[in-house]
Amino acid sequence: MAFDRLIENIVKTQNPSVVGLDPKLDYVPEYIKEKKFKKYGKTLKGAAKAIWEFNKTIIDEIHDICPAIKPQAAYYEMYGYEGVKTLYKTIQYAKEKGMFVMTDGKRNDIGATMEAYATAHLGLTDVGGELVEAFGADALTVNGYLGSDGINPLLDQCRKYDKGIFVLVKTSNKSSGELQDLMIGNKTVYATMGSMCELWGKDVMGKYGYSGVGAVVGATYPEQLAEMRKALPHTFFLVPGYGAQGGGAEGVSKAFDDHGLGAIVNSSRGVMCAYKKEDNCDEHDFAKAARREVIRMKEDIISYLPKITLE
Ligand SMILES: O=c1ccn([C@@H]2O[C@H](COP(=O)(O)O)[C@@H](O)[C@H]2O)c(=O)[nH]1
Repeated sequence: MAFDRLIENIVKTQNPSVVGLDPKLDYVPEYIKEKKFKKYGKTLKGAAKAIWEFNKTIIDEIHDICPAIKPQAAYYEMYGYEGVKTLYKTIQYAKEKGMFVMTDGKRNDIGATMEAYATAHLGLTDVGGELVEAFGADALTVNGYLGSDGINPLLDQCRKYDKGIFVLVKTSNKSSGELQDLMIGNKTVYATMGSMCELWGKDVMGKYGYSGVGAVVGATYPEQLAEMRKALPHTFFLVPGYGAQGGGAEGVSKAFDDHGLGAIVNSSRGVMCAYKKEDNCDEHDFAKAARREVIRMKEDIISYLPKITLE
């Protein structure tokens, strides 16, 4: 199962964190933008080429110490088809480097359309009998609020191509409680969605006790992380909201099991923009600053965890 590979990457690097590649042009160093704009003009192509260099340089610098990346599709779609090409190249390059790739797309629709999304992001597209990889991520974030009709097509692709999904359960944003904390009988909406993840995952169990159906639970809600960890023993958590959104290492430690596994913590702006925060960091050293931030974040998180081990 896909999350077995993610877990093995985490154990190998002893790092339960993922770098979010959400590359707004503002985050890209000036020298890269100048170079690309000179060649391609201030065009979507120029922007997409700049972002590609930014991403590739970061991946080159962190792939040996970081198990995964999480590109957020919106930041690529913003630059049109050229941006989407950069998303594809980023996914493929990170995989070549041995990283696990989770595309943050938060996709959902009715069954037939969901089949198309599932094929695009996790499966192979049939082009006149030839099966072609459209994006090729290892996992996709999805919204489960259309129920099983929206999830079953994804599970088909997970089984067929060894992929995973992360379903939104308790999101990190401030207003997440407006709907997610409401009660359905004696259970919150988020806990109900969490239980559905356990159910959906039954058929796609991995060898380390976690299924291919994960849950997104925000770093900004440590109590809910603890509650969900206890209630969902087979559900692997993607935990966004560390750093820039105020989540901290002690809080996210609640997402983990007794082996220091069961969760991966995301930081996007914290890593991409590390060079802007460091004193006297030359922008040419942006990827080195990203590496330093990955190491700092890892040490911060594991200081609250037992040793990460498969036994
Ligand atoms: O509940 C959620 C679900 C997804 N996200 C995404 O994670 C990153 C967070 O970025 P930071 O810069 O580290 O804050 C971003 O891609 C969000 O779309 C989330 O934050 N919360």
